[in-house]
Amino acid sequence: MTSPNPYAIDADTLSGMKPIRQVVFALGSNLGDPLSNLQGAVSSLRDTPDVIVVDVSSVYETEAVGGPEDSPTFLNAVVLAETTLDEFTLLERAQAIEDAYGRVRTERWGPRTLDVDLVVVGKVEVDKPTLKLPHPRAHERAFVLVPWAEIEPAGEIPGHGLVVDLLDAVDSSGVRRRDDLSLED
Ligand SMILES: Nc1ncnc2c1ncn2[C@@H]1O[C@H](COP(=O)(O)OP(=O)(O)OP(=O)(O)O)[C@@H](O)[C@H]1O
Ligand SMILES: Nc1nc2c(c(=O)[nH]1)N=C(CO)CN2
Repeated sequence: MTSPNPYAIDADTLSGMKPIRQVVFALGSNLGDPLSNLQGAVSSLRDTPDVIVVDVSSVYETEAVGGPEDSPTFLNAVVLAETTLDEFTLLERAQAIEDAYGRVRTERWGPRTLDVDLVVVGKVEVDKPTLKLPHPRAHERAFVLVPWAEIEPAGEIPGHGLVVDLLDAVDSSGVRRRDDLSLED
């Protein structure tokens, strides 16, 4: 008689296992102390159970896209993570982090202390008022594509293509890397 395999996973355990997916977060801030807001966002993401931060881009100073004429310049960055959390739980977490940094939801594209957007969650597609995935405007935003391409040149937005190819089609002249600033501890 063969002895039972000590490493065997029973069917119930297997069916309860959640897939690990890559998530790309886009961070932005142009009010208060933008660098400290972005640093706080990264450390809050690192502190999130079931989220493993894999890479963090440099900090970029970027001209405001849309919004009021006199909108201050932004600091932007991108964070790559792996997670077993589903996309709605990730959105709740992103919004809780925004709220913790004093985000007040006012005018669309207006100045904000902290914006934490979900750009892609694996290959998941969602089209709900509260959540759209992939993020419907990320593919045309140099302030997302430039930092993302820095840390993941092979990155892809399902339905749109490779980040490096999308970058060719956007004007990135308003996006400057700030090597004097860092989001790492
Ligand atoms: N992929 C996504 N990531 C974050 N929020 C999303 C996403 N898809 C839809 N939303 C919804 O969009 C709402 C408005 O988000 P937010 O205030 O960050 O928009 P915005 O930053 O002004 O503009 P934009 O959506 O163009 O970045 C949120 O309350 C959220 O429910
Ligand atoms: N440069 C820049 N412009 C923006 C940004 C941003 O993060 N950076 N976010 C917006 C709404 O999410 C609108 N415009």
